[in-house]
Amino acid sequence: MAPQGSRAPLEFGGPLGAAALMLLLPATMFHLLLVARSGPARLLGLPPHLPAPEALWSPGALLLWLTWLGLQAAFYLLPAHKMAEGQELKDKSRLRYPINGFQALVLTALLVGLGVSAGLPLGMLTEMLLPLAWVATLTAFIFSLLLYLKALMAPASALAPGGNSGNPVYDFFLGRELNPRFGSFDCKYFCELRPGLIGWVLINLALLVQEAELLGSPSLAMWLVNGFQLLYVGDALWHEEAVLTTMDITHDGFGFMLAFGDLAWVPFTYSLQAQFLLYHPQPLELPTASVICLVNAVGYYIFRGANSQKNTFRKNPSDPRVAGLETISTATGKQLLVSGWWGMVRHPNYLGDLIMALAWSLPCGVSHLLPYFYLLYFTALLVHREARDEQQCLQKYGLAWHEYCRRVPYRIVPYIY
Ligand SMILES: NC(=O)C1=CN([C@@H]2O[C@H](COP(=O)(O)OP(=O)(O)OC[C@H]3O[C@@H](n4cnc5c(N)ncnc54)[C@H](OP(=O)(O)O)[C@@H]3O)[C@@H](O)[C@H]2O)C=CC1
Ligand SMILES: CC(C)CCC[C@@H](C)[C@H]1CC=C2C3=C(CC[C@@]21C)[C@@]1(C)CC[C@H](O)C[C@@H]1CC3
Repeated sequence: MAPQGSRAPLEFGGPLGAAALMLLLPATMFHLLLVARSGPARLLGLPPHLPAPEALWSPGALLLWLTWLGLQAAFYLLPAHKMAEGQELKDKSRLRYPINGFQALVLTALLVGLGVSAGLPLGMLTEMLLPLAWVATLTAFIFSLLLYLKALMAPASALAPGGNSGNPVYDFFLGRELNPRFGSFDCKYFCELRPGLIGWVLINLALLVQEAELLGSPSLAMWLVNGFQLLYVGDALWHEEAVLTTMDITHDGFGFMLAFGDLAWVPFTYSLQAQFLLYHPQPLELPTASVICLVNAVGYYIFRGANSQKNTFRKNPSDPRVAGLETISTATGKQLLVSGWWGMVRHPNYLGDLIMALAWSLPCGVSHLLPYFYLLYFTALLVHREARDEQQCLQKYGLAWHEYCRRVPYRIVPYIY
């Protein structure tokens, strides 16, 4: 049996905060799905009507959702061109992960392409978003419960540092086991990148197809939103190995927060701009579109440049692309970059990500606040995430981290924050 009541400081407002988030997050997701299709499309304020139970529950949606999860699981199990090793665990072992996420994206695209050419009405998916979001939420609850129970039998070395306070609500939310696996199937790694992220671009595509059916052709705004977000998801899957060093994989347990976030929140909330555009078409002139493309390109350049620089450095500090950069030594033997992107601010990748988030909302015009929800939520998420990472780095690197903060005083936005 795993020990209860470890002394890791409670995050997310403790058990009360966790309970509130478990209600608030699904409620926000349904609110957004409902207001996006309403006339006024008001972010703040009640949706015009609450859905009838039959609008939420559909056996067809359940079947589609389970087929989707099964399909992505099958793609995950296909032979991978590369197996990567994760970070060292408490028991000094390292887990192995298949690097075939991009392959899963391509195979999904081929399958969907075949389906559409055979007459599959992809646009109909947009009519099923509510019941799909409902089954995704139920799945996240049931899955988190099973994971919680599974963790009762896990050895202490398999538990996450955070989600083992002894309070069942808090631990259910944060997740008790760090890397729950069935055989070689890693539940958290699978969920983090596949069903949700690929589902997000598929929903976007369905919204584009539906718009084309309604208006004769997709709008320029819809093309931009689809293109930008496809680039983002394609990039994440192309650089899949990098996710193995994120705090979600190395630090957080797999509980409701990540299960709901990965399976429901990402596909149904991150597609909000495309949902908004389907019901509220926005005119977009070519010059404005070009400026928005430039904003996205600048964001992507910073995001990719910063992430690649750190990943290259962490893999091989003598790599000629990073060997000339200034560093600080730490007591762990690892070094911290203090020039290049990581000398500009302490989280240049977040800055790039936020600039892209702005570019995803701009095609929706400025008449509504709703499509800017992602930018607002994401700012809050990254500010909170930055503070959590800061705490973890302080624990890992102590004085060297203080020195880094002295040399690079701004966190995300130069001279501002
Ligand atoms: N769209 C979305 O919803 C989300 C997107 N993201 C994106 O995912 C990506 C990964 O984010 P995340 O995992 O939060 O964080 P990072 O990729 O920024 O990783 C933080 C880690 O990088 C290392 N590090 C920090 N500073 C330095 C330095 N100066 N030199 C070398 N290494 C350093 C430390 O780990 P160590 O020293 O142990 O290597 C630190 O813990 C980001 O691009 C982020 O924008 C993240 C969350 C949500
Ligand atoms: C629902 C809650 C508010 C919190 C949910 C958080 C999750 C949605 C995010 C936690 C970390 C994530 C990462 C990504 C997507 C969102 C979640 C799962 C990426 C895969 C996005 C693409 C990037 O290139 C890598 C990211 C890693 C972290």
